[in-house]
Amino acid sequence: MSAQAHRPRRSCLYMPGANTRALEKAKGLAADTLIFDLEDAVAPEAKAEARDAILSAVQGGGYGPREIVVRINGLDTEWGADDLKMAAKSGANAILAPKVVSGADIDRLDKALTAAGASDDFGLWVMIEMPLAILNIQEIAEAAHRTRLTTFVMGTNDLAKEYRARPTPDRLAFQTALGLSMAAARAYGLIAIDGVYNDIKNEHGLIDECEQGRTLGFDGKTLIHPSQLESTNRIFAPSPHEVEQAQAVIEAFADPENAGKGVLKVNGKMTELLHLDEARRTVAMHDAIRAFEAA
Ligand SMILES: CC(C)(COP(=O)(O)OP(=O)(O)OC[C@H]1O[C@@H](n2cnc3c(N)ncnc32)[C@H](O)[C@@H]1OP(=O)(O)O)[C@@H](O)C(=O)NCCC(=O)NCCSC(=O)C[C@H](O)C(=O)O
Ligand SMILES: [Mg+2]
Repeated sequence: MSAQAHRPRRSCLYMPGANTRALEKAKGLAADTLIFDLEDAVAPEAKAEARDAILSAVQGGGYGPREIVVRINGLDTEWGADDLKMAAKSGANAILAPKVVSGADIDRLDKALTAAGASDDFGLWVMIEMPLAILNIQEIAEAAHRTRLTTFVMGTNDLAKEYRARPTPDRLAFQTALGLSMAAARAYGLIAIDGVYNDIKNEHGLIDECEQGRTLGFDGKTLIHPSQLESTNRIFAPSPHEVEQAQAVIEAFADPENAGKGVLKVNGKMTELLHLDEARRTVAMHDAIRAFEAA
């Protein structure tokens, strides 16, 4: 598995591109990924100014090891093409494209990035937030095999609007969308990031939603406020108990006494070679987080 696959993306913090104070503040925030937004958090009359502010912030640097992603406006809007061209050459790591609904959308974005001179390792992240995207989720994910697509980001606010759903703490309305998106992401080797939690002051609600996202398999969560970073980073990292258990599994399979065995008992639990793969992934992510935090 590549180093990119083990890069932590526990916390992906959005900020409006028009908010230069937030862009500056982000240099000291404990976010794994920063998403500089040009779409919904920026008013139409501020789009051009926000695009310039993002370019200047990214080129100015100072964000350390944090991954930088620019959320562009859709290519069907008057701003999308200019956003994409700016981001492709800005020094950011990826764009995040909103409201995709088909594999053809992914091909179009990929082609536009290549035409704009994006480097080979420049990534394409997409928002899964339209009902049609849920119905077409396999063909969207499959496009990863021929394009730069690396990451799904759930857009639960847009999904709620499109479904006319009622947001509830258990996110009942989104279970199908979350589950299908996760299956498609994993089937095609994609990273999957959960949607935002809007109630900034409700820490318990955030914690419950992070736990739910982690249980479903998400690699991390998108956030809207710095106060959401600490809980999210903790919940999406392997816990000390998980790391200890993973190390015990790795040691057990490395023990010469167990050579050639496909199944063992470790700390009272039936443990197979598939658990060894999982244990290695847990330890690799733990190490990657430590390295990221030390950088
Ligand atoms: C929601 C906010 C507008 C609240 O802002 P504010 O009232 O300024 O909050 P605070 O006074 O509590 O802020 C305290 C300090 O923290 C800084 N701050 C706040 N938010 C951020 C942030 N996101 N990134 C960086 N820094 C931030 C403030 O500047 C204060 O700093 P200081 O003055 O030095 O003390 C605001 O939080 C906000 O704009 N959040 C992000 C909104 C956003 O980007 N929305 C778009 C993405 S969500 C989405 O679109 C979902 C998806 O598409 C879907 O469909 O689901
Ligand atoms: Mg949205």
